[in-house]
Amino acid sequence: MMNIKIGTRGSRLALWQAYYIQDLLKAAEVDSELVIIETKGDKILDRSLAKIGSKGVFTQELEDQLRAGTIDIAVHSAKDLQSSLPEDLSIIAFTERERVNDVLISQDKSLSLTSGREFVVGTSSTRRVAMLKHFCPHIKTVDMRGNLQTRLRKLEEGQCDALLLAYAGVHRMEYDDLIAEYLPTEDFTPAVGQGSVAIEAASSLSIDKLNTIRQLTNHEPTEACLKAERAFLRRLEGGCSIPVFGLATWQDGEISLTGGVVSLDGSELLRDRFSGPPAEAERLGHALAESILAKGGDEILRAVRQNL
Ligand SMILES: NCc1[nH]cc(CCC(=O)O)c1CC(=O)O
Repeated sequence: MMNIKIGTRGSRLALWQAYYIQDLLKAAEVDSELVIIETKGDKILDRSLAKIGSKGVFTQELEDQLRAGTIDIAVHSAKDLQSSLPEDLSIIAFTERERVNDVLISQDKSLSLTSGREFVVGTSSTRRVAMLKHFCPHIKTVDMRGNLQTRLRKLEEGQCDALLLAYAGVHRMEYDDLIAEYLPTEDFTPAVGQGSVAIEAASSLSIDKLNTIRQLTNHEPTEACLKAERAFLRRLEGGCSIPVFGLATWQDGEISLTGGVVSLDGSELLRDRFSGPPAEAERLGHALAESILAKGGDEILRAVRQNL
């Protein structure tokens, strides 16, 4: 009888994701157990993610255990997974994506980013700060790290008037009643991978386990979309801490990929869109990256890297 050891971080959102995978396996009577692993990103809470060094802050310890074979798979928010993985590791499944939007969270439901009213938004994401500067220059931002519960407590304490968060996490933690506004993806395009759960495994995982897990958890349209987005991010050599956005959607068997980069001060935002068949997902990602770099994205990213 197969028993899958599922490695996960211990935050409430991480556990939700791990139980979600466990439930998908359980539906086909595949047994599993959770192994909770603490990462650098969970331990260091007093510095911005950009400063800790974004590469693998939420993933390194899980990857160590994959290699050691103490866990079979590691479950991550696809968004938090660096765009290029080491040779001996790969993503074996992406779950069906949740609604991808960012949302404005506040006790004051009348708040809106488009109303022109001034207020303070807490966020620790360079993408969200830069986008707010670009689209909503009247909004002030304060750095707000920590897991969702910590951020919500800071909101309640009045350290900010609102938070900007991924709908997926808010919904999974059942904070829907705090949503003041859904941001349109046309402007506030989410981070690459937002809303999907990714399963990572080492190349040493048995074919038997790999096939079973993939069959029960992978969602092919989401997988094709995330391949396009991640190829885009990989070509820009980015993780989740650069102000890059990207979203692929699947329509009538075609993938449409939009994405770009925004300068840290919000003064420049570059965007482009490419469409094509899912078999060419990675090529679309590369084409988008080349286009953005050629339009001046290379300069923006150079400045970002010097500033982080
Ligand atoms: N960077 C942290 C993180 N990683 C995944 C989610 C939300 C869930 C998801 O997008 O999968 C969040 C919180 C947020 O950005 O609001």
